[in-house]
Amino acid sequence: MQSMRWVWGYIRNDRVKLFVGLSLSLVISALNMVNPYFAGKIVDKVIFGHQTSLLLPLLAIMIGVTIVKTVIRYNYQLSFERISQGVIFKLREKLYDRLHQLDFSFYDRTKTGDIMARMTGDLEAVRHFIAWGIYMIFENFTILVFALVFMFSIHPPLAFAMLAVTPIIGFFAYKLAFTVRPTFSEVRAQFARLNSVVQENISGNRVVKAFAKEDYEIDKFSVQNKEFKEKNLLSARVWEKYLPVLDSLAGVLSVVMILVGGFMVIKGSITIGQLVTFNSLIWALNNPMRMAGWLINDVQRFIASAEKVEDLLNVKSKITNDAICYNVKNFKGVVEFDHVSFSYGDEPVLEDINFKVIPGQTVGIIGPTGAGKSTLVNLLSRFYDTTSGEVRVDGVNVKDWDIHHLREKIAMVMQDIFLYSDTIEGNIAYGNPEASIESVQFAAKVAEAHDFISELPGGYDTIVGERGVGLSGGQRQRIALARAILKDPTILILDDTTSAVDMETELRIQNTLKSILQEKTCFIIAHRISSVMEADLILVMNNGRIIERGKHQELLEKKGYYYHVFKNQFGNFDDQDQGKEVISINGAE
Ligand SMILES: Nc1ncnc2c1ncn2[C@@H]1O[C@H](COP(=O)(O)OP(=O)(O)OP(=O)(O)O)[C@@H](O)[C@H]1O
Repeated sequence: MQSMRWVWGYIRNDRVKLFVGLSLSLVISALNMVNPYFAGKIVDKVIFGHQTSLLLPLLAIMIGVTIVKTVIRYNYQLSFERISQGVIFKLREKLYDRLHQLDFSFYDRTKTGDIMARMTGDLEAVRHFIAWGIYMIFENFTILVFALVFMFSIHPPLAFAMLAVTPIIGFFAYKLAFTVRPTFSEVRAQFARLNSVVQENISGNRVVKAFAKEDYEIDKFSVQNKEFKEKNLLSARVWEKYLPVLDSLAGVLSVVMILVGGFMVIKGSITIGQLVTFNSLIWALNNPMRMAGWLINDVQRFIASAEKVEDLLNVKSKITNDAICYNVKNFKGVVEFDHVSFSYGDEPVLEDINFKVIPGQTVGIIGPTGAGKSTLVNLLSRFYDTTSGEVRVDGVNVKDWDIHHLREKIAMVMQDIFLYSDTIEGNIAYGNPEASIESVQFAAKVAEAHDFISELPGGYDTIVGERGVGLSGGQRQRIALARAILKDPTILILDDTTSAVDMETELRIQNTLKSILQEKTCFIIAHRISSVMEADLILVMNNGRIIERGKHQELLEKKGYYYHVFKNQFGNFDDQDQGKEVISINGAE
């Protein structure tokens, strides 16, 4: 019932169309009684009454009714199809909108395959119910009612005899509905799992090939595919257990009609024509009963799918936009972490992080893998909220900033570079679609991407494959960097952005970046000392804590973690100037 109420919320605007559609369906149900009536009349009046002149007019009426029925049916089917397409259009848009509002933690715990199953299979089940289920239920019900009323008006005892069988059919249809419903949910859940395997395999096909794991993946898919088949068969078995019973009971109607009706004709209480009318109306009792099973099937499928779609629409983002601060005009980019701690669920990842950085300064963050570097900058863009403490931008807690305004002012080049299957120009201009080609090229030049882009056969119009296929890792990183630069952010975050770029190019990028970073706040996360050594503040992180902080020289003097990393990367130099020399030599070579 809840699903019906929910879907009604979407159909409500089309209630006039729905009303017209159902009215036309009612007309069809009524017209379905006309031909059996005239068939009876032909038997009584034309065949037995010898009024042959009536034959042609009666046949003409019957043909006319059939044509009118076809035209009406075409129109209301189209009307329901239109309503369903309108509803699905709205639902698809809402779902897509919702998917964009949901935060990182939702995507952390939800499989893409499951989302895709809701966006495709589940929406289709809802559409099918609106386009077909609603009017079929209504039509079958009204045909049944009309037929019973008609039968009772002709001969109540015979009608009553036939009606006696229908509650038994109703009982089995009801049993079927409740037994089959859980199996539909299982089929649906398995479909989502199958989708996930396919989606992961397509996205990760290069890894599969690199590890020659095709057979393993095929086997993995087969397991899920087999499970899907089993779940469908289980559902079908439930179905097949009840369907013959429903069919047989429907067949009993004919037997009752022949037995009781024949007896009454012999007794003379009804005419053969009336028996023919009854016989022609058997389908009107039979059909709704037989259809009941299919319709229950569809309703169950609809309920299972509607619940899934509704659940997705109702998922609440943990990151809510309770903005009290919209003033982005004077957004300066002062960033402050004040006793910040953070956990992913129960897993503490950051503990008591404190630092402050002002515009024009660059913060370098270095530390072993898993230290919490990316997590730290994720809190700045409010991809996650702190567990305790405050992240402030321009003195305002990020939770009080309007998320969109805040993120508009921040550009982040993430570790996992994502490029769209679009032109290189389109990818660079993603955050600033109005940008001129000159600005795009300027950003590409700063990111040291212009030269290789110009050498591509299509230049800036070259279409890159999905996720940037066709480009090297370093090329992808530089396009992503250009995309961030073109956004002209107040805060620029580079998360391992030049890890795949050679040191010579990295040095050139750093030098050019300096000129555009003068008024900006910049975060550079890196594993290479060369990427962060020029920073105004270097944070060394380990196990979610800042274990060392300071400038390059200060950190070397501490002879702690940073010093050891430096020694490992540049040799056994105690003099940091020698270290710089090595970098510039590497850079110049
Ligand atoms: N979405 C997530 N859900 C749960 N745990 C996570 C998530 N992202 C990261 N972690 C965990 O948080 C810790 C810190 O991860 P983070 O990505 O911040 O480290 P990092 O220092 O950036 O590492 P790297 O240098 O490898 O990029 C790790 O233990 C990681 O497993």
